[in-house]
Amino acid sequence: MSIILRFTMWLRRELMRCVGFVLKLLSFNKRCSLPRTLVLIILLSAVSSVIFLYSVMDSSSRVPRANPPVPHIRCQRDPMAAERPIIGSGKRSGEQRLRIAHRALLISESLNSRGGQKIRYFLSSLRIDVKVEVKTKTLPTLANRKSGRFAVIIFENYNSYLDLDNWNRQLIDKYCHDYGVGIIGFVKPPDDSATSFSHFESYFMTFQYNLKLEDYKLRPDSDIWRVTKPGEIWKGPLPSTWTVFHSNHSTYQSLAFSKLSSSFLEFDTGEVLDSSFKYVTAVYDQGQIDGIPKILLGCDLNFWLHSMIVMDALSYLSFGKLELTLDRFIQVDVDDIFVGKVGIRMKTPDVQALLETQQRLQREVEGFRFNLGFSGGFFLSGDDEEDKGDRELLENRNSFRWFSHMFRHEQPHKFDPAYVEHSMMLNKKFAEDHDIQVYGMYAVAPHHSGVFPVYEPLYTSWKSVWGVMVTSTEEYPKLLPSWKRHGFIHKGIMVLPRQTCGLFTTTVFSSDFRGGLTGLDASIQGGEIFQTILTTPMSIFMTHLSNYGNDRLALYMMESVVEFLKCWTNLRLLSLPPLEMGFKYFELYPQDKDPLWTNPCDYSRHLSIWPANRTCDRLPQFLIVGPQKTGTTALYSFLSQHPSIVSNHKSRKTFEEIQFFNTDNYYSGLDWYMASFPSPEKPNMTLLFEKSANYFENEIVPKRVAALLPRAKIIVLVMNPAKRAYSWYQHQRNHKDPTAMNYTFHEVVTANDMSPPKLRTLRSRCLLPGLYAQHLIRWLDFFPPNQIHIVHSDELRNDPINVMHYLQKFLHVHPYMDYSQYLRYDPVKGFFCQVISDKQNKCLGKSKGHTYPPMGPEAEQHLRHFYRKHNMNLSKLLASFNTAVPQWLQTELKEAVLLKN
Ligand SMILES: Nc1ncnc2c1ncn2[C@@H]1O[C@H](COP(=O)(O)OS(=O)(=O)O)[C@@H](OP(=O)(O)O)[C@H]1O
Repeated sequence: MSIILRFTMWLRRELMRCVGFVLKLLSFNKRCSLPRTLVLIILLSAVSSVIFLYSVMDSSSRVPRANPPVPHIRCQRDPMAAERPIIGSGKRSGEQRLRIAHRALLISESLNSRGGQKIRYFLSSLRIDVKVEVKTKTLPTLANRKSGRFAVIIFENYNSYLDLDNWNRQLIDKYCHDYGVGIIGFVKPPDDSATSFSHFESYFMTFQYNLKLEDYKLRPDSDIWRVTKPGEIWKGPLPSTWTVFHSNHSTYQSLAFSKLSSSFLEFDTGEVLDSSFKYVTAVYDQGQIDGIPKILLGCDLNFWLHSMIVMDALSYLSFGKLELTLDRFIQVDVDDIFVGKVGIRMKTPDVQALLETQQRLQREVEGFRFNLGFSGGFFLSGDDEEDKGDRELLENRNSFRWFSHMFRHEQPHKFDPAYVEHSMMLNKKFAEDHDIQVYGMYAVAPHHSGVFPVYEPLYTSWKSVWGVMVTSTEEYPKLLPSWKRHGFIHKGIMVLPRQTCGLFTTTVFSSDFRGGLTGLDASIQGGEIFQTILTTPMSIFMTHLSNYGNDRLALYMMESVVEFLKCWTNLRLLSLPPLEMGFKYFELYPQDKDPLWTNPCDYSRHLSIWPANRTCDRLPQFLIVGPQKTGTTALYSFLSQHPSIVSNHKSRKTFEEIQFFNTDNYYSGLDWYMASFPSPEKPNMTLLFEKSANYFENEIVPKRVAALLPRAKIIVLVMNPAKRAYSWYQHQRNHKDPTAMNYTFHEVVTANDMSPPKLRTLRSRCLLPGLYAQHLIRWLDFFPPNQIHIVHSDELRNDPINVMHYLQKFLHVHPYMDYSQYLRYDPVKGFFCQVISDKQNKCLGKSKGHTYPPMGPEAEQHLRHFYRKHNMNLSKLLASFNTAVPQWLQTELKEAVLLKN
């Protein structure tokens, strides 16, 4: 139906265009009146017949408007349930919680097993850190000194726990005893025979496998239930095949029950139909037999109720360590309330339905209000009925919360800053003219444009026109997978993650939804939208004008899912104005505040909402990351001599260093970083680079670099760390650092916890960059070894021509440059310098390679000891970089061996 409607509208539009076009033609051809009259007659008769056709279709075959589905979910609302206290982990929480990390260990069947992946994604959506280990591999370290590394151990297949070899079994059991940690296991059949059983004598338990079941209910009185609210019965066949549990031992508390599927009975077993819930599908082993609490489930996470049971099991078995709040904040944005084609916009009854649903939702979701986004340019752009709908919205303007878009719903990234601001001002004027009280602290950009990847003028205009403090998007860090979406803060504006509810501008009627109304019901009843709210403390849903007229699917969906959540969960549904939502979000996830910039050119969706004049050609292909005092400036200047290698613009404050990834410059954003580089004339032939010598030891830098420049090559310089520390100390004295001036080098490196804070800080800054192995390992978490090149500083100082030879090979730079022609030893400077002419060299400034007294033997001895272990680790690590062990390290190693003997 909707296709016919759309086709008719298209035809009408096209005809109007043709009329305009022909009239234009005719007006130019004034001398030829006969053909003009003829064409006019033909045209008018064509138009009138099409209009006739359209009017017939309009009255007879257009989709009837008011037939929206009515929410039908009603729950038992067991009166006892309200009385029952939610216990969950509360009873068991205590000191033990402090001894375990916020992480789960998952033993999976294989590297990419489906069940394992599903559990992993589920845990990640709950933001639970998970270590995945394949069952055949050796177990990871379970405890660090006195703290447990895992709060719960999960077996994708519980049989893998039962089949563990003695050694590993003892390790796991001991860990569980020592830390009070429990096990969650999914019990899977060893084969697919319909009558197979396993009996475990020592556990007083029998598993019966491969049953087809139907209907499902939960034990009403278990202490485990927290999110889960028992009392309802899930009707109908259950997915997949099941394992059920048989035992009379008091350690087992049955958690869930089901019936044998009637079809299965008839065809497979021939058993007499038993309609009672006698099949136990989930069980809590209280640990009376082996001291380890366990929760076992007879099927994987494919059954929707298992998500809730697993959430409660995680919380219960971890003393609340892996517990998620019961509060669920929900925000529904109608984006954009006036933007929609004629024929699918809201009419007066739709507005009434919106108001009524809002009132009902307010009873279930504390503080609920629909947020209406508006682009004034589209007000009254429907047919008569729809324009009445627009007016009805304004009549009821104070019942809703209004937020702003661009006036004409244009994507900001396509316009210059002045226009972006102008468009927002027009929308503001529209709001003033129509007496709309706008909630200016929240705004949304059409098609996410400009929010991420950030278009700075959007943020600037938002702040200056509206005082925006919070927005939302689906695009950070990427659209998919949706459970990875996070928030961030940029230039004081909180960007919240938006969730997907499956309704889009095109979802006008229930038949447009994937699977029709049945599909929508499935999403509500345990499916996608239910799971989203279940696992996400804060859900912001974007819906559209077309979901509120027509079949009013948004109203149906929201009311139904709220009712379903009330039936099956103890979740507290709440809503807040967007600003408070923002504060709440970053209170829950303070670690999200920092943005993580990614490369827009690596993702087509991002590229499509990034200004056309931006180019990724202004991002570096390699970085010199330090550490300080290892010869980074010399290397920087040698590389800059190459015709195809171009460095960043110099900074007034930090000279040749940009210091983007390790300082507040990072918060200036991607535009700022790209503006630090020249636009290369021949991007394909040019390698851009930057050197910032503090990148190496900074914890956050490798992650940030990998996010933005995943293919960048990384250059690290190493030298004897004791000498590096001494050079750094002398550098500080040269710059008249008061602490360095007040203390000897020996005093600095031997400072301890009792020393004055400034001295301790200087000591850390002096010594920590020299822990090379520790820092390199962090870089290796984000970059493969073949992307990292180690330069030995001594070689750079003594034989830079060779170093430059290997570096050119590593960087694949063209043309090859014979540096023997461009570098020459300067006897006055005592270093290699750039050749300017036959007689003239250009050396680095006074601060590089200046003279100072040699290091005292006491400090040298102290540092040798301090760095010994780290140097040994470095020697092992260097093997992965295919580089020789330098002379100084060989000497250190020999001494270490001598001391050992
Ligand atoms: N060709 C050439 N010219 C000058 N200096 C050279 C050269 N090659 C290596 N070096 C050594 O580089 C040391 C300074 O290192 P950095 O440039 O990394 O220092 S900084 O972190 O940027 O301040 C500097 O350390 P100090 O001698 O302690 O000043 C030099 O030893």
